[in-house]
Amino acid sequence: MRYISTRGRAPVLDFEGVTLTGLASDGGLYLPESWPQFSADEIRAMRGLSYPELAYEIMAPFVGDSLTDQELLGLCQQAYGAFDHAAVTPLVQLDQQHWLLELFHGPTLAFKDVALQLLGLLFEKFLEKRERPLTIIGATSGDTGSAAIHAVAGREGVEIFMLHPEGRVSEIQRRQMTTVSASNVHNIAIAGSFDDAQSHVKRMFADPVLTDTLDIGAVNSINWARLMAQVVYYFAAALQLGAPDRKVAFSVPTGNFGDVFAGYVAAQMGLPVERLIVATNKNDILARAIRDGDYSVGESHATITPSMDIQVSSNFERLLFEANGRDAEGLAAQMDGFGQSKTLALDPMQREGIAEMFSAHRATPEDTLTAMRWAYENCGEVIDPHTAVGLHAACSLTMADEIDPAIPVVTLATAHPAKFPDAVEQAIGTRADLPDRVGDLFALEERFETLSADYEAVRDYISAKATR
Ligand SMILES: Cc1ncc(COP(=O)(O)O)c(C=O)c1O
Ligand SMILES: N[C@@H](CCOP(=O)(O)O)C(=O)O
Repeated sequence: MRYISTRGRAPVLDFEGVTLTGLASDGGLYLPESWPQFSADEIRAMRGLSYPELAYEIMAPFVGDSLTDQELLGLCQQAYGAFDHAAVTPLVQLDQQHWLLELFHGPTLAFKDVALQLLGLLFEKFLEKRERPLTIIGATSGDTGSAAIHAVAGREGVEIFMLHPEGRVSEIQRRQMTTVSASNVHNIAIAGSFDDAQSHVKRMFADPVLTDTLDIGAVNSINWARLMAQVVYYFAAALQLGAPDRKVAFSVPTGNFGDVFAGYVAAQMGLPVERLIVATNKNDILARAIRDGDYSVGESHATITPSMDIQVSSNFERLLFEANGRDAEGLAAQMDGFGQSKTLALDPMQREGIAEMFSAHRATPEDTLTAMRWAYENCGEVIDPHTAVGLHAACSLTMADEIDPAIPVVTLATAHPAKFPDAVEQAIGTRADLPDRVGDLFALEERFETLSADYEAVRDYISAKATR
C-alpha cells in the first residue's frame, strides 16, 4: 500500500515509511492511496476469528510488502496476548439497544493500548535494520502518554519525549507516565494546555534544529499505524452484532478525532456502519464543525474528561480531505488559512459528505455524571467519564428517534473508571479499584521535567537530551 499526504506535497511512502515518519513533511497527514475493500462474503467469513486473527485480516492490506504474513500475524498475537480479557475488546450489553465496547483491557487501561501495543512492536521490527535511533516526540492529555511509554520503555533504538499539560491530567494518568524509570523515557510537564503541547510537537517535525540530526517519529494519532490498528475493533464489535447482515451505529467520545476516524475507515472498507456519533465535552469545536460547518478554535476548558480537553483536532484534517474529494491543493489552502486565522468554514461539499455518516453531540458535566449514574443504577456498570460522554450522546440520539430502534448502538468505553476516581466518586459515591496489573503507582518515585509553554524552551530541552 502507498501512502499520500493530505496536503499533496510530501513524498509518497510505504507502510514502513509511514509508520516511522509521523507528520508528513508538508505538514499534512498520511492516508492510504485507496481504501482496501471487503465484500459482504469476506466479512461474513471473519466471524469467529480470534482478535489477533481478525487484526491480521483487517491490517494486511494496509501493511502490504512491509511485513510477511507470518510476521504480521506474529506481531498481532504478541500485542494482543498482553490484554487481560480473552476477547481483547469485549462487548457488554446495557439494554435492548445500547452496548459498551470495552477498550481498556490493555496494560495502561485505555483504548490507546490497542494500537500502541502493536506500534511498539512495529517500531522494534522496522528499526532492526536502521542505525540511527528513533526519537519519538508526543503530546498527551493523559492516555496516549502512558500507553506509548509502556509500549517503548526499555526497547532498543527508541527514545521517547512525552509532553503533558501540567496539572491537567488525572493523578493516576500522570503517575502511570512519570513512575516509569527506563532511561529511554523522558516526561515533560508544560505550563499550558494539551493544544499547546500538540502544536509544539507538530512544529518540531519541521524544525531543522531537531530534524537535521534526529529521526523523529510519532506515537500520536497523526501516525497512520495508530488508526489502522483501531479500525479492527469496529469490525470485532459489528461482527458480534450481526454484520455484515445488520448495520451498527457507534458513539465515540472524541478529542483528536482519531478513534472516530478509524470507524469511518471501517465503513470505507465495507463494514455496514449506520452512523458515527461524535461525542464531545465542553470543548465542542467538532460538534460545531459537524453541525454548523464552523471549525473555529475556542478557549480550552478544563473538564472532568481531561483526555478530551482538545480544541485543534489533528485527524479532522483527514476527514476534510476525504470530504472534499481528496483535493490536496484545496485542502492545503484551507489548512494554511486555518493556521493563520484559527477558523475554517467547511465548504458545502464537505458539510454534505460529513453529514451522511456523522452526527455530533455535546455533553455538559451534569450530562456526563447523569450518564455514569444511569449506567451504574440500571446496568450495574461503573463507567469512566469519557465513556459517559459517549453514552450520553448515544442515548440522546436514540431517545430523539434519530437512530432506528432495531440498530444496535455501541458506545466506545475508552478508559477504565479507575483512571478518574474523583469523577466516578462524584457520580456514584464510590471509587473504582485499580486493577492489579497496574501495580502500586503510589509507591514509586515520579520523574519528570517541568518547562514553560515556550516552544524554544521545550525544543532545546529535547535537542540537548536526545541520544544521537
Ligand atoms: C479516555 C479517552 N477517551 C476519548 C479520547 C478521544 O479520542 P480521540 O482523540 O481519538 O478522539 C481520548 C483521547 O484521545 C481518551 O484518552
Ligand atoms: N486524548 C489523547 C490526546 C492525544 O490523542 P492521540 O490519539 O492523537 O494520541 C491522550 O490521551 O493523550
